[in-house]
Amino acid sequence: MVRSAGHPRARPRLPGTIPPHSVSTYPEKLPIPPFTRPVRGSATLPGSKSITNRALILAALGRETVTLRGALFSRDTRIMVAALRQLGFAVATDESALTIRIEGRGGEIPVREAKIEVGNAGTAARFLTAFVCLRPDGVYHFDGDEAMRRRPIGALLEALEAQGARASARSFPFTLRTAGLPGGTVLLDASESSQLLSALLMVAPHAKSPLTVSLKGETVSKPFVTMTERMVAQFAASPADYAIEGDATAASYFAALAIVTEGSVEVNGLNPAPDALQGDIEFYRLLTARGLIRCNGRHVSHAPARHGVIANFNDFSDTFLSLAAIAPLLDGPTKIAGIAHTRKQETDRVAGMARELTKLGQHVVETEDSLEIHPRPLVPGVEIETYHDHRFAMSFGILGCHDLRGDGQPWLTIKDPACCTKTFPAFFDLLAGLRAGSH
Ligand SMILES: O=C(O)C1=C[C@@H](OP(=O)(O)O)[C@@H](O)[C@H](O)C1
Ligand SMILES: C=C(OP(=O)(O)O)C(=O)O
Repeated sequence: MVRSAGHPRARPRLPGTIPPHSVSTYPEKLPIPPFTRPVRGSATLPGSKSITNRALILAALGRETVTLRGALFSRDTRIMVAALRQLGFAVATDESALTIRIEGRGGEIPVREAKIEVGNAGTAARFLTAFVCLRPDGVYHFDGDEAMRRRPIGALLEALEAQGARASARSFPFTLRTAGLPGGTVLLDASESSQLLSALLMVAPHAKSPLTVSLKGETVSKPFVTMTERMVAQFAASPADYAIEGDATAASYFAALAIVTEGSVEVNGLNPAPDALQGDIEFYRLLTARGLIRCNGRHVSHAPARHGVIANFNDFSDTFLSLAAIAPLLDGPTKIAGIAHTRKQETDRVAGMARELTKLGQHVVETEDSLEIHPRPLVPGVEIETYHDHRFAMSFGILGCHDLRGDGQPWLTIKDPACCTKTFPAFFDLLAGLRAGSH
């Protein structure tokens, strides 16, 4: 992994603790030095957050010991590992080898009463809430970050209560008294987050009789549900080893970087195959179809088209920020629809994006479900607010790589860049390495 140029290491991390986003190796504010040459080089993706946290749950539910390879080590996966240990699972991590070994207990939750801290990890929050309900007599105290206290969990708790559990509240923090899962049909509304449905689908095979989920409302982020179904089937075959794909959402930043600097990047760990588990690879397909990038296996390069993109991002909404942040550099408006549910993620992403782009001088039209960005001359000297949201830090970090004034000097500053540790701790180090290697 490429070490940092330009931001000193701060406080060392205590072994075994889960750092909040603000304790990290990054400074409070990070001015982004632009690329003065087209990017060239390679970047290695971290493991997928969605696959790592599903694999941890599914391995814990299995009967054998599973070794996860190419796992993500970030705040969200440390939260999941810590919670599983609290619940009595043996989990051995080797960060230098990127492996996690976990002993499955065949659907048993060993510890009866525990405090579970989910931070702002949506996957951990939703998946663990359903997971602990397999215990017939458990008492679990859940809490999360300030932002998590506003994120949707109520519909999942209602479904679990229909199975006999009792929750003390409909949002974090809550205490959950569990009663096992008898099975039958439960109603679920997954129109605010698909993770509520994924959480149920992973525990359903361990219910006492078949558990069927009947959906009300339109489920969002559907490819993540398909990922869950496919991984449940993969783990049913009791693998001893399980390889985790590189994070396709993280890959979106390198496609955006190729566009911004008119260069090319070898994205190691990307699975461009049609049977890839992560629906976020759609970002590459969309930009390729619109002529903004070219892909050859893992190699992504800019292509001649520079026009704005009009698309519905409901199926791959984590990547909408990667496009929105560079929309000021495209010709003509970019229109992004299908993103109402992202108002209830790490922050209100639609409103936050509109606010930061407006500060940068752009004309932005915001509706409940969409954003239209009409490019205007970029305003230098802006400090980007990141709202504890890793995707604001990373997507605007890429915009900052554009050499706005043609002098190689920073013109955009990212506040709290450390929030990238939620899913991609090495992001700004990797960017600095690519910059150094391209000049
Ligand atoms: O299941 C998953 O791993 C995820 C589902 C999506 O969430 P929503 O379903 O809440 O949109 C996505 O935004 C998130 O980053 C990861
Ligand atoms: C929405 C996201 O995360 P979470 O898993 O916390 O929902 C994200 O990573 O963009």
